[in-house]
Amino acid sequence: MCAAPTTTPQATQPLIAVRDMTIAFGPKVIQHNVSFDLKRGSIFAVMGGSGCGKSTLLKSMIGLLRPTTGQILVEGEDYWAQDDARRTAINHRYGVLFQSGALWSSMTVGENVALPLEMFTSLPPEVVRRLVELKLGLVGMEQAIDLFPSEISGGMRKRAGLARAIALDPDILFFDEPSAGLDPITSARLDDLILTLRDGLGATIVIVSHELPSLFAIADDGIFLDAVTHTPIAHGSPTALRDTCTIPEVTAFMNRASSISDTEEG
Ligand SMILES: Nc1ncnc2c1ncn2[C@@H]1O[C@H](COP(=O)(O)OP(=O)(O)OP(=O)(O)O)[C@@H](O)[C@H]1O
Repeated sequence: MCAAPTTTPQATQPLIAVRDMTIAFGPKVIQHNVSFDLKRGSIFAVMGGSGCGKSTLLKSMIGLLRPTTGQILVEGEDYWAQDDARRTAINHRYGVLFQSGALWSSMTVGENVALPLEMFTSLPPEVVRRLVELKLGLVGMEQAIDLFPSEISGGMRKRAGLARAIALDPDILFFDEPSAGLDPITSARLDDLILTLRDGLGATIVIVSHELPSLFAIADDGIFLDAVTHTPIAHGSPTALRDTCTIPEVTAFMNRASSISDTEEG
């Protein structure tokens, strides 16, 4: 539905509840009145035009940027009210895939995927190696284990980044523009992989993306951030926002109209 996010109590607790959040840099307010629920098992799209604050919202959710006001409740626990140690523990539930894949260029694909396992567990090297093979197998990259990032394609780097993001078996995955720079076929394969992670591993996924075909294909919930009013103006799955929302800014964006009047005339 195309409606303001609800903050009424629910029968089942959301995995993450964002409540009345404002994110500002000094006097510059990026978004305010941000409230939404991330339901367990959903693929949640953060939508909106360039500069509306999608990546900034993601950064607040993964612990890189403290919101100015408001709360992010992770299973009811106020994330930003916790000390560093507790926030780090919560972060272990998160897997993050940045736009570039963000692999270390001096390490092989396998070493990149092993890094979180070596940093945050005391597993013996042979177990780490086996887990790395497993994670790379899940994303169809086992053959690239000894290659360096410079030796593989952009799509393969994304998949390797994904393998690293799932190294510690996170139950919440955050993707910032996962399809950026990929051709449509590689992008569709990545969509399938994201669905597999949700369905096979039971992960909950938050995805920031401009790739509308991808969002229509995989996301079942979401929020639309408005760059003009600096607040969310619609809430619902990308297809619902495309097909039933009557807010002109949302309709124009979801139908790729070059201006709001295009949709009003068309
Ligand atoms: N550290 C910062 N200091 C000041 N302003 C910032 C900072 N980081 C981001 N911004 C501003 O916040 C706004 C939102 O940026 P953000 O990258 O979150 O938007 P976005 O919706 O992800 O954009 P795009 O779709 O183009 O990637 C922009 O105006 C940006 O200039």
